Amino acid sequence: MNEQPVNELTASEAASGGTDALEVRSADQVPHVHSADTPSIELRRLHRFFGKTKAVNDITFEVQKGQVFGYIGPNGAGKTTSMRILATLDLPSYGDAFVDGFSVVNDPELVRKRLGFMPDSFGTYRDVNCREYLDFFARAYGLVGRERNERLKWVIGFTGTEKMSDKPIRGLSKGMKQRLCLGRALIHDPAVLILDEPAAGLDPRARIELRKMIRELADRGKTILISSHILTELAEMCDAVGIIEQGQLLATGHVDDIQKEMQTEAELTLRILNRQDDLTASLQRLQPHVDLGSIVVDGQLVRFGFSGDLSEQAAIVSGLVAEGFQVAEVSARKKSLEDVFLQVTEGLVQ
Ligand SMILES: Nc1ncnc2c1ncn2[C@@H]1O[C@H](COP(=O)(O)OP(=O)(O)OP(=O)(O)O)[C@@H](O)[C@H]1O
Repeated sequence: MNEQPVNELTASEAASGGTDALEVRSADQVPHVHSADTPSIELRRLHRFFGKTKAVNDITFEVQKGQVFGYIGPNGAGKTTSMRILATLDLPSYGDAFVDGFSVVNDPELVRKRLGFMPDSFGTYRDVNCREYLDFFARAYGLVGRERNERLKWVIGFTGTEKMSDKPIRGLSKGMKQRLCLGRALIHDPAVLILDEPAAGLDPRARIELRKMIRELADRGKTILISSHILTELAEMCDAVGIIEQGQLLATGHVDDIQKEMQTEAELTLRILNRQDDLTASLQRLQPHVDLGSIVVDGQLVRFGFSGDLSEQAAIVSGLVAEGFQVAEVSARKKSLEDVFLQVTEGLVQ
């Protein structure tokens, strides 16, 4: 696959924050090869600038068929902007994005056929009922006759909105609205789903149900890009995640791998019943796995960063006991996913 970007951004534009005029230049269009291993979603050197704001600043990643990819970042990170470009609702300032190998810049119609988008806000369709709402979108996608009816039936069944079918949208709970919105994204049976913060504002039960639906869709072969600003919310259901902040991808890969990579250090806490004043000096003798700068003695408790394995942990305890310390408790705390997220991102808002 040719790695050349489709659109060119001059060095001076890049330095000045680019253009805001959606000036898309598809000069040397790259012929895209469709093969079995064409990624279902690909962002390639994607940029989107709004004046000086670099909402999306050179993002590249791929999502393979059938994968659930979590797109995670704090508010204002650039998630919605990149998803809107994938959904062909906006254009890149530079770079391109592909769905099943089709460019959002050059083949938006082909992209739309293959993609269902669930935006982060519902829109205003207050006076129609759920069935009418889904039927409207089915027609918009060109579904007719029996095919449309069957599709409607499947979507209503899958999203569990049967009982709501005749209710006006204005009377729906947030959870039911989200189901309906997912139904709308699914109505034309797209291969790829883009879900922008679908769990925001849902209660715990609705979140679990949404998670189940998403996993089931992936098991049926759909490729799903789902955003959130909460890593733990997505970690369980995603095959891979990308962490984005200030328009840039800071880490990408399997959740476990990212966690392992960041897990250079855990925190060890010991309860020592005697000689607390001598502890720091003794721990310094027992290094190298103790982070000396992190030692905090608080009454009977001593805490420190520790990067060794279990046998090295045991060696510290037996070393302290051999020096006459009464070690009453030992506990090790690994970094949680939230700690990892906070470590990767700096909480920068633009
Ligand atoms: N149409 C626009 N005009 C100007 N600035 C915009 C526009 N759309 C987005 N931005 C800016 O681009 C940056 C990224 O916004 P975006 O909505 O993509 O972030 P996000 O990660 O989806 O955040 P959130 O979690 O809050 O939805 C923000 O600084 C935002 O203010």
